[in-house]
Amino acid sequence: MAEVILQAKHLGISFGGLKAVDDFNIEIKAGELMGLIGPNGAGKTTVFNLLTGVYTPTEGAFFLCGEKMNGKKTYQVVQAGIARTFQNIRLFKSMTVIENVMVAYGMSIKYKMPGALFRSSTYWREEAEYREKAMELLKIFGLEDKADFVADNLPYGQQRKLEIARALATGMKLLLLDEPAAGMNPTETADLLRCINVIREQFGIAILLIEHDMSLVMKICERIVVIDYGVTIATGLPEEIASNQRVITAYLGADEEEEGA
Ligand SMILES: Nc1ncnc2c1ncn2[C@@H]1O[C@H](COP(=O)(O)OP(=O)(O)OP(=O)(O)O)[C@@H](O)[C@H]1O
Repeated sequence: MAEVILQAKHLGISFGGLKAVDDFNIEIKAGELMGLIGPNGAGKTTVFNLLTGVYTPTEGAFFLCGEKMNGKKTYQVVQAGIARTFQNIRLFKSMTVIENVMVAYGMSIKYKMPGALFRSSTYWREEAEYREKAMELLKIFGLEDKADFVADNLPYGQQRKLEIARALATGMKLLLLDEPAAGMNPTETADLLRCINVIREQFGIAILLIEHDMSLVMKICERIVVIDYGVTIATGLPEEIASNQRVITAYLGADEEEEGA
């Protein structure tokens, strides 16, 4: 049976009087892709912020491969194996495509300062190793011919893919994708879908995906968790979620409010 990568038990956080996330429970296994959906302001990003050490839970706990992660700083969470992409792309824009990925390898293998300063043989060996590994990743994402382009000059869809490639290079076990298809055209979305499937097959990592594109969520997620006002209102297979009355009402309610606004 596949290893449980992420487990959250009764996870919650309050800001003043507001419970942004309440009693959140989840279990994701290696190679599994779980969707996290809900109307605007439901608490999805807050869940990601809890899982990445941006916020400390005020209730409950979460575990990565059995290790308790509460209270760890973001860099410790990354070192433990949780990586994340953001709604707005955050790349090292003035660096080249391959450098963006190599930096992430450097985080997992660690540059040693004296070697970097004096350009020792170890430094050059590690440098070549990162470059080779980075190139392999870029190939998976169809970005190998863009390796020496400045990241900021890539089209939007490719910047998104590069962000995911960089996250993979941190050697993570759990990948948190925050609206990866936002702003993409249908061709870019289809390409992203292909990449996500390759990642799961080749790397066997667990993925938690926030996405507003319902057709994408329904197509690729094995299971889906739905939250509304910080509370989990449904968990299940895509077809169960699509026909769940509470979920339909939560989304329709949100639409009506937006129309009336
Ligand atoms: N640091 C904070 N301080 C106070 N309130 C916060 C904080 N972070 C989030 N919230 C509140 O928590 C609730 C959930 O917000 P969150 O951004 O997680 O929703 P979301 O589901 O990601 O929304 P969207 O789909 O619009 O991105 C909102 O009411 C938000 O105002």
